[in-house]
Amino acid sequence: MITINNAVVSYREDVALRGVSLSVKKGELVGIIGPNGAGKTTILTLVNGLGKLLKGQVQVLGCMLNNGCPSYLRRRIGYVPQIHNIDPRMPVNAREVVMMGRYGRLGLLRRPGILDRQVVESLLSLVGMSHLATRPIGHLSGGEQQRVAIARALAQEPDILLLDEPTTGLDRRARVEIMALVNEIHRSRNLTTLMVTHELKTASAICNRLVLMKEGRIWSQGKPEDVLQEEVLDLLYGDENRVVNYF
Ligand SMILES: Nc1ncnc2c1ncn2[C@@H]1O[C@H](COP(=O)(O)OP(=O)(O)OP(=O)(O)O)[C@@H](O)[C@H]1O
Repeated sequence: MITINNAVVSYREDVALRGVSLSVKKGELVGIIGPNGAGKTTILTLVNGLGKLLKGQVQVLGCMLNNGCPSYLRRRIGYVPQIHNIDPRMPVNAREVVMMGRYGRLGLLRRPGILDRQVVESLLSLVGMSHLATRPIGHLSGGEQQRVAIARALAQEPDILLLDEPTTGLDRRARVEIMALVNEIHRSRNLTTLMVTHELKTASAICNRLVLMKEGRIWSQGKPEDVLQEEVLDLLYGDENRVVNYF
């Protein structure tokens, strides 16, 4: 489904990935963990066809992405970016945001039809947001905005779901709920899911595999119970270990 081979990515003087190889099989839920600046988000951008490779290859859904991602393929990859502060004056409501996710399939000039509206309503229901569908996006809580962002990514009916720290800034209860939702969606919609997260405990409960990254390299990977040893976490995070949600 996804094969990254010896990828090197740099942003001017910063080298974000220093020769990363990673394969993800159909149906896997893979968690990418590691300290800030490890290169986790950069892996997601490569799979989404937005990254610039200095070296190496990326193959997604049978297509080589070295020269960007063709739009028919982009539609098969749902991306939930990290949410930053949304301007409360933003004049779109939750339902409209989810519909925006449909435009990749519709094309910009086609108007949404009954089927599109049905898809949007069923996604709002799936993520538990039907009752807040008409509320402006900037007036929702962080957890609610995250639910809307997940529904938006699913609106294009992707095969691959990429999530970048979907629980950042949320309280404990909302973090647990979002991780449970990710798990449910992954399984019920037969997705292949790649998620960057700092939720080590919940991630180890729901992911088939964890990939530990540091300084642009894959440090270790495997079943959560095999890789999440306390001494590995100490090495991986150093002092930062205290701020990740594990123990
Ligand atoms: N657009 C950019 N321009 C310049 N440097 C960048 C850019 N994006 C990322 N970098 C750098 O590349 C490195 C890897 O960044 P990346 O965002 O992939 O890490 P990360 O593991 O996702 O970090 P975080 O947990 O903080 O989100 C960092 O040193 C970062 O400063």
